[in-house]
Amino acid sequence: MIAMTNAPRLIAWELTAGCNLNCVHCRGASTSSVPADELTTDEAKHFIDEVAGLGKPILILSGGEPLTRSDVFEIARYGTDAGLRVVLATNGTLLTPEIVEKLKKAGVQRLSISIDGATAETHDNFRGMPGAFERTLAGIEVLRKADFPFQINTTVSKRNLEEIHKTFDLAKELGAVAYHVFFLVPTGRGEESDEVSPADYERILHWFYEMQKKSEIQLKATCAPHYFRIMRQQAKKEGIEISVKTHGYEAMTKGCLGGTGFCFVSSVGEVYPCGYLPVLAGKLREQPFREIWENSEVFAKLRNPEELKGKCGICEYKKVCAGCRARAYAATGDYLEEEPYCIYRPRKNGSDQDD
Ligand code: HEM
Ligand SMILES: C[C@H]1O[C@@H](n2cnc3c(N)ncnc32)[C@H](O)[C@@H]1O
Ligand code: MET
Ligand code: SF4
Repeated sequence: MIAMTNAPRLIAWELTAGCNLNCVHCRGASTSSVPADELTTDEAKHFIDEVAGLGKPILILSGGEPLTRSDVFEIARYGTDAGLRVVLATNGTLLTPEIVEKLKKAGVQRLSISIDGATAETHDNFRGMPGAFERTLAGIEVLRKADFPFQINTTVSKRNLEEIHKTFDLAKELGAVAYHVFFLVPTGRGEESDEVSPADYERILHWFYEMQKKSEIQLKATCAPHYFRIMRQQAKKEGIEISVKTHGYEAMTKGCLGGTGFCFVSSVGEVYPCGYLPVLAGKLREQPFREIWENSEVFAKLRNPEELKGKCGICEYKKVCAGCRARAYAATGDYLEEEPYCIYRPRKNGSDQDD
């Protein structure tokens, strides 16, 4: 029998690798210089047609800084017309009333704004530009005036770990509809020495679990697949059964979606499992997207939990967690190796977790 492949639920697209900032942690090591061979507007539209032919995922227009690309509104409109839910990820420093109006007209449904600390000092150090914090807050003010929904994204690292509670408070004060934390992945300019320790991961994710229970805004931990283990461990202790009613969207999804529900497309049309794992699945200029999504070797391996090695391979949580494949790759050169930032010791028999 031929196995059916589900269509992607979420695609992050690096519309451009160029950026007006120079963040210390940037996965794309983005700078003001733009590669000469970025996908053209026509190629971008063709890609959207291919995606829409497969399903109707959320399309995240990302970068680099997507607002530095002049055809961003045209591309967003095309995605919207193709029936995709188009959202855009920005550092927020370039937002003006005119730009926000154009994003609205293009049907963009939500923006994510990166704030990496509760103070200007922390954020600006992270973002490599004095004044970035103030400019981002000014951008958010423009969004608020236009009544445009936005979420705050924070990348957690040693540089801002102790400010995370305050950054969450700031996101709520600013009127964000959601707060998504990303845990630093050591790729591009991201450095391993800035990653929080496995024990701190555990501490922050337990805090996150508690916050999620009472938060009025949506909370999501990205690139922290351990969260899905912690959620189950805690729920079990509390005698709660995980369901959509008790845990919302988190009950239906799993830790790492790279290659199963998610993929990343670079500014030159290279397809990867995520923006942090430099293992190429295929190139849009050489193959149809459908073929890459359905047949590439790396996606096939990521779709099979039996391929996981080390302690992830014998872990009873492997189907809901799967570890961060990009961290495993950064640490060992093998993306199927065990997640290096997880303190959990799997049960010896590796039987399925029973909650
Ligand atoms: C609605 C507005 C949203 C925005 C603007 C947004 C933004 C982002 C961005 C910028 C990334 C990183 C992509 C990259 O550069 O590699 C990302 C990753 C991700 N987001 Fe969101 N997101 C949004 C909503 C959601 C929702 C609703 C979900 C859940 C379905 C979601 C799930 C994810 C996942 C799974 C990743 C994968 C990270 C990875 O493996 O690389 N996002 N999101
Ligand atoms: C799209 C989101 O990804 C974040 N981001 C950029 N580089 C990295 C990295 N190396 N690790 C984790 N998150 C990162 C940005 O800060 C933005 O908030
Ligand atoms: N430049 C945007 C941000 O900082 C989106 C991509 S980050 C790799 O949020
Ligand atoms: S993280 Fe985003 S804002 Fe910062 S340099 Fe990279 S692309 Fe630019």
